Amino acid sequence: MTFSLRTKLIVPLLFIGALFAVLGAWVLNWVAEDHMRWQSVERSRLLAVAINETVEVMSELQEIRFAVEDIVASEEGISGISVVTRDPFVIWASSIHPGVDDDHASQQMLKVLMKSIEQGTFGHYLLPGGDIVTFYPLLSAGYNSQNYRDRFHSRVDPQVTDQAWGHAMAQVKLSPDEYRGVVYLRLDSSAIRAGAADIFVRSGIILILAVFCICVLGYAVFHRSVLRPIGHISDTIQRQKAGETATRLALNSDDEIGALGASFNNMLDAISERDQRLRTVVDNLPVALSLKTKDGDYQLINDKFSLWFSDLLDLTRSNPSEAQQLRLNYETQVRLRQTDMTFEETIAQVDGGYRHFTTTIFPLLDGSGKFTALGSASTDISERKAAEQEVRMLAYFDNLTGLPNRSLFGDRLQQALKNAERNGTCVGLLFIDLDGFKSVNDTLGHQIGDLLLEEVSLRLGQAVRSQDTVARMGGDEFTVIVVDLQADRANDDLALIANKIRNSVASPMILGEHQTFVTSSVGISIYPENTVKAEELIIQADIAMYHAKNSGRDAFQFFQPGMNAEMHERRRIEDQLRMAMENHELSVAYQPKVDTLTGELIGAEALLRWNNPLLGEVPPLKFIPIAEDCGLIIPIGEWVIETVVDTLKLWREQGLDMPRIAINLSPRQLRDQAFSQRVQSILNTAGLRPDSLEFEITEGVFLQEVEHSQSSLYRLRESGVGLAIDDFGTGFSSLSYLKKLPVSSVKIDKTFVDGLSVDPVDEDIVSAIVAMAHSMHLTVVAEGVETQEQYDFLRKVHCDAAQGWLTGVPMSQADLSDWLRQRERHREERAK
Ligand SMILES: Nc1nc2c(ncn2[C@@H]2O[C@H](COP(=O)(O)O[C@H]3[C@@H](O)[C@H](n4cnc5c(=O)[nH]c(N)nc54)O[C@@H]3COP(=O)(O)O)[C@@H](O)[C@H]2O)c(=O)[nH]1
Repeated sequence: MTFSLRTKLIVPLLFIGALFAVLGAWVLNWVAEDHMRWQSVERSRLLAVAINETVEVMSELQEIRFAVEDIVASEEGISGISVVTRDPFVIWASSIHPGVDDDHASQQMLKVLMKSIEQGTFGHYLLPGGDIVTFYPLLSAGYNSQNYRDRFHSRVDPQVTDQAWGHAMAQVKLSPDEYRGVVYLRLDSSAIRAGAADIFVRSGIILILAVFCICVLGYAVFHRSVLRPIGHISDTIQRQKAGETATRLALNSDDEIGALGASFNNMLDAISERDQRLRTVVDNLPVALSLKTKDGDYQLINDKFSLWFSDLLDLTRSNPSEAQQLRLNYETQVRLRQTDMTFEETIAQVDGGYRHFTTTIFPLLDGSGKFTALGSASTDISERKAAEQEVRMLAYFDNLTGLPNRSLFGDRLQQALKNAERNGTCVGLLFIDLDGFKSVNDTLGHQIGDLLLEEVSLRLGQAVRSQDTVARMGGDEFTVIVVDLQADRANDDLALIANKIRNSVASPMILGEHQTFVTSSVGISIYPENTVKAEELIIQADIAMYHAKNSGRDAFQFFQPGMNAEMHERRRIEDQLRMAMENHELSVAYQPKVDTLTGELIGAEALLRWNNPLLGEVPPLKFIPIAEDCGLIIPIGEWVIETVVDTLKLWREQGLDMPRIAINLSPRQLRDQAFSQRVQSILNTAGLRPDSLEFEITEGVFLQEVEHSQSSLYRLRESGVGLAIDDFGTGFSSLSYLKKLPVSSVKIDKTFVDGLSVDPVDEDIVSAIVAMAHSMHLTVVAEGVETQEQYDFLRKVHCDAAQGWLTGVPMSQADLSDWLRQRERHREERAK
């Protein structure tokens, strides 16, 4: 049981007060009785003196009696008076004194009285009942009662003490001549007690009042100087606990309590300063901290917590937010387990963004291990998360387009195949390669090329469903994994998707200031129809894509088993071609072009030849597209130009007449911005005029590349080099278009020449081409002329020149040299 300080003070005070009161009463009673006794003794003496003096003046006892009786009365409490004289011996007893015979004490008293008269011993005696008896001498005449009174009053050793009768309070011994009788006075104890009681009551009240006042005063002083300051201290502590840290004690006294208050305030200042420092440290920590009471109310949060976790602090919602719910779950677990837990959380920020945190929630226990509060510490890991995301993006996503890269594509494909196996569905893999992308990249620059790739990736994403995966494999190659296909309609669905992709890619694009377009070639393989292995599925889609490309581009192809062999063949050619130049396997053949009217040589066409030890003679139509695809056409094309120029130079040096040689150009060479410069440099080095060379570009390539290659074509033309449109009539070029091109001649395609003297339509076409070209001041050459009829027709319609097996097959440099010499000889002979 605990008692307050107030109770602890009041109870002892009451006890001490009561003790004081009891002791005081006892002492008071004793003092009052003693006082009353002696006062009675004094009165008895005074009465005796008065009797003495009365006796001295008057001899009539009766008168004395009356006088004494009058004096005795009741007020003074004298219950009995007797006067006994020796000579004459008279005994007088007062009327109110009880008869001596009845009272044993009185008998005793009488003995003492007689003894007192005989021995001259007088005094005051306290009887056992409390009465006081006085034997006062009735003095002899002439004795000064004043003198006697002084002696009587002085105390002597009691001569008479009788336990049974009484106790002598004071005695005096007189010589026989000094007294002549005795005055006997008896004081009633009740009167003494009444007097004492009166004193006791009156003094007792004063005493109690005094004790009470002392207690009250003591309490008031104690309350003011101890209890009230302690109350202030307690109150201040409570307010401090409630967070009113600025509260201080208002104790102004100079005593120990004042000193205690000052020390307490100093301690609070020190705590406050320490708290402030701690708070500054806590607020500047890069960690969000919080403390929750066991009731779940926030007790403390630092600056970072209020900045980052406003979402958690928002209690206005009817339902807790996801982040709040997550916290509550962990807090509940920490309460139950009484151990700390660490987890990651994402918190919405005021600016609309999100931050990621690693948070540890820990229980706070008191000394006895009882749970008292919940603490939390959160570290901002947003940057780490972003870096991880960045790393993930770099590892799994294409930097430019944001599409899954080859690595993630591999994972997704594996996953798609597993799901398909489980669900009994099919997966389609589309391998997409852009046609003409390299042209955009080379001519408009890489920035535009990048924009194009981004645009294509967007279009691909829009062309497929969200569950399908679009990935970039690198360069201008993309893949699409199409999932959840049903076996019976997989082919139809994939054909639809491939067409959608093709059309989407082919629509014109505005890239920066340029409008351009590319097409796409799409190869398709199907799981499990073609294979169940992911790697094989990719290779098959890739092979199918090459087929689509070779079949004329802007098309899609399903993989077919036979394609594998073609693919391997293609790879073999590419591998061998890479070493062809080094191994001197390449050569140039020259096919003459003759004037149809005069039969004179007007030039020749350079035709590339490749003789490989493994593959044998490889036709240009087989290896040139591969060289174009893998980029080998650039060094090979340059080698052809150098070889042709060297040959021309040699023939000139040998005095052989070769007016001009035409070289076939691939679109890739055209897109090279430095191409025309390199050509001029080669010609300059060889000391040949620019019009010694002519470049043949097919009509299709002309149309496809004219946008990108225009500047290159113009530069070539301006330098004086001739430009011819090869395979003219197959590319649907319009006349107005032709007018704009910087060409010097057109070559009628062999298909029209084949029809001469067979198909009147072809004849009409050839006639029209010749007329039209001439109207534009272009020279017209017919290629593939094999018969005299064809030749004759061409001459009839004024086609300028003919090229074909009729006039001359493609020949090696040496053979053509001989051929030239032979012709020279013939001419000389004719001239003779
Ligand atoms: N970019 C480059 N392309 C080149 C180069 N060398 C050749 N080529 C291209 O290869 C295509 C095939 O050439 P080729 O197999 O040499 O065939 C040429 C002639 O041999 C052939 N020809 C010529 N006369 C006749 C004939 O009367 N009948 C007949 N059946 N064929 C004949 O025609 C080809 C020449 O065609 P063209 O170029 O259109 O004049 C070829 O198309 C070249 O483009 C090269 O170095 N670079």
